Amino acid sequence: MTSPVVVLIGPPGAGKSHIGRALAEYLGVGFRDTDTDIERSAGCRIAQILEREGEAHFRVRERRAVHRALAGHSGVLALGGGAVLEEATQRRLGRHRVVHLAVAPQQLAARIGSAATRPLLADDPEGRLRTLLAVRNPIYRRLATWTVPAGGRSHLVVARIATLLAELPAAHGPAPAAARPPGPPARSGAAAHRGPGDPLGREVGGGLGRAAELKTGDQLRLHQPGHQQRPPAGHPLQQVGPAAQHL
Ligand SMILES: Nc1ncnc2c1ncn2[C@@H]1O[C@H](COP(=O)(O)OP(=O)(O)O)[C@@H](O)[C@H]1O
Ligand SMILES: O=C(O)C1=C[C@@H](OP(=O)(O)O)[C@@H](O)[C@H](O)C1
Ligand SMILES: [Mg+2]
Repeated sequence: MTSPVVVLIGPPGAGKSHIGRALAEYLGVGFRDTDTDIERSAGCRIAQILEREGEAHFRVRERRAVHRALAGHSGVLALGGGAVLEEATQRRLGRHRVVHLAVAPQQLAARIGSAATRPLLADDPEGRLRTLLAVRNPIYRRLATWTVPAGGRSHLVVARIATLLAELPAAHGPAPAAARPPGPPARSGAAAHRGPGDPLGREVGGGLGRAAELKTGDQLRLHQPGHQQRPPAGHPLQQVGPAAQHL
């Protein structure tokens, strides 16, 4: 049994696939995208599965692909934007380091363009994204170890995530060597940023959805909000720095 270095979640167009691939390269680990796994096993594109079988059947395929990848991939794992809707997946994500990539709806829509490959957003991508975000943002935030603003340049988003990974040891073994930046530890501003610069205009990265505490060995115990909302005193994740403005 293995475990991903990090799992990327967030809405369509947030950059889970794009940033995930770049992050994996930066860290020197493998990259896996559950949408690609689904397409391989179905022998056709996601858009075709959605059109032929409907969303409910697609979610069943997706759940299987996600659970397989969570248990069998040791690098960076990107999920499809709707994978977090499944309760069984939500439970499993509680055992992993999860990064929620947060991007404002207008920017998501601009990245997605005509949405030809995303039938769930057809006709009115920005309107559909807003509806979808209203339902999913609370879920993304609740499941996230960190919410990272991802509207900025790719290499800055990658560097931010790598810094966060270096600060919090993984549930199964240490962070990859490349995730430990040289020199003094960077501050975790982007992950703990709250304020007018935030692309959703509200609680993007306003603290941890879950705080982490090291238990026996390298087992990582994650607390749900309500039990402990902040990292231990002095932990670097408590620090708020200016870096968020650059993402
Ligand atoms: N930080 C970024 N800067 C510029 N373009 C980006 C960035 N992140 C993603 N993109 C682009 O946005 C589009 C959607 O990205 P993608 O990785 O497919 O999103 P997701 O997998 O979250 O749906 C792609 O064309 C990708 O190249
Ligand atoms: O948000 C969603 O419901 C979906 C997102 C897509 O993946 P990306 O988020 O990688 O675009 C893909 O899984 C499918 O079109 C459904
Ligand atoms: Mg993707």
